[in-house]
Amino acid sequence: MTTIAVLGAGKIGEALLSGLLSGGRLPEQLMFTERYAERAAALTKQYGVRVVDVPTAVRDAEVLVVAVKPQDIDPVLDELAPVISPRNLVVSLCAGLPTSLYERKLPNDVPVVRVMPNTPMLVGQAMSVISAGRHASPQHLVLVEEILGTVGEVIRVPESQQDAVTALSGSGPAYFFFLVEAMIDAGILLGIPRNVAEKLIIQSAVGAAAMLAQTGEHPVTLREAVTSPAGTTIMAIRELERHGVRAALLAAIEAARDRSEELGKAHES
Ligand SMILES: NC(=O)C1=CN([C@@H]2O[C@H](COP(=O)(O)OP(=O)(O)OC[C@H]3O[C@@H](n4cnc5c(N)ncnc54)[C@H](OP(=O)(O)O)[C@@H]3O)[C@@H](O)[C@H]2O)C=CC1
Ligand SMILES: O=C(O)[C@@H]1CCC=N1
Repeated sequence: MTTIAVLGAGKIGEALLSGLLSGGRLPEQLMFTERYAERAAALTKQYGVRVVDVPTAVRDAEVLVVAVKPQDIDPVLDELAPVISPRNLVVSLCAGLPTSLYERKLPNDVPVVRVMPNTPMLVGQAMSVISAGRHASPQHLVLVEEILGTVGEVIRVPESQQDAVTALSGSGPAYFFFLVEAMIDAGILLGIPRNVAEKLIIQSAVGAAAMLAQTGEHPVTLREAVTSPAGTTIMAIRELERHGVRAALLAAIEAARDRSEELGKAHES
């Protein structure tokens, strides 16, 4: 089985390690790099996966998953450039960073696949969206689909759509968490104990997500089925529309897309 090194084991890097282990990969097939010895030791203790330096990752792993913040990419590219070979496949999870950045900074036509995952990877429910760079073959895409398929759903898009994808599904879980948080607050406002409000709202979110995933019905149809004539739901919907929640979501997701583009532009030269 393919050996995978995660370069930068923060939130998404750890989610990937954890998800791959839960999906059946062995600790010996995984490794990670990490700046702080204390965090490295904690991760090794928790997952049984070894911490390595970049040359070891390049030597021992076919797939190098870059999971540092976009702002931290330059030192990683500097470390990779002298040691990387075309037998390595670079899989970038970094928001905004185009495959052309890696192709420009790394030698030997190294293949690169750009991926936008999301944190539900931690529970095997990621949405990962992949795009091939210039030197990535169909086999490389299949390999990335196989790896990420063990931690959720995977689809391919042209790389030109990745900034929009980042705003939709990359950041998407945060919008749902924000909504849940606000709805729990509404429960508090109405005098419901916090633990009860949390139970009501989280199970409603889980149930609504399951209906969306399992029924194949359009969200509008599902919402209409909850919205009785002159009932309670339509009163709430009127307030949501009056406060511009739909327009706020459109503007929010557009702003996230713009930020992803900006992160890429910062590395153009
Ligand atoms: N969080 C998310 O929901 C998603 C994130 N992403 C992308 O994933 C990437 C990581 O995000 P996230 O996990 O949230 O960020 P984190 O800051 O949690 O993780 C990045 C990790 O990389 C480490 N790191 C930085 N530089 C190096 C280096 N030179 N060598 C080894 N390790 C290094 C950081 O260490 P230190 O803490 O010491 O700086 C940190 O542990 C980003 O590019 C982001 O765009 C993509 C989709 C979703
Ligand atoms: O907020 C961010 O920049 C990262 C990318 C997508 C989700 N989190």
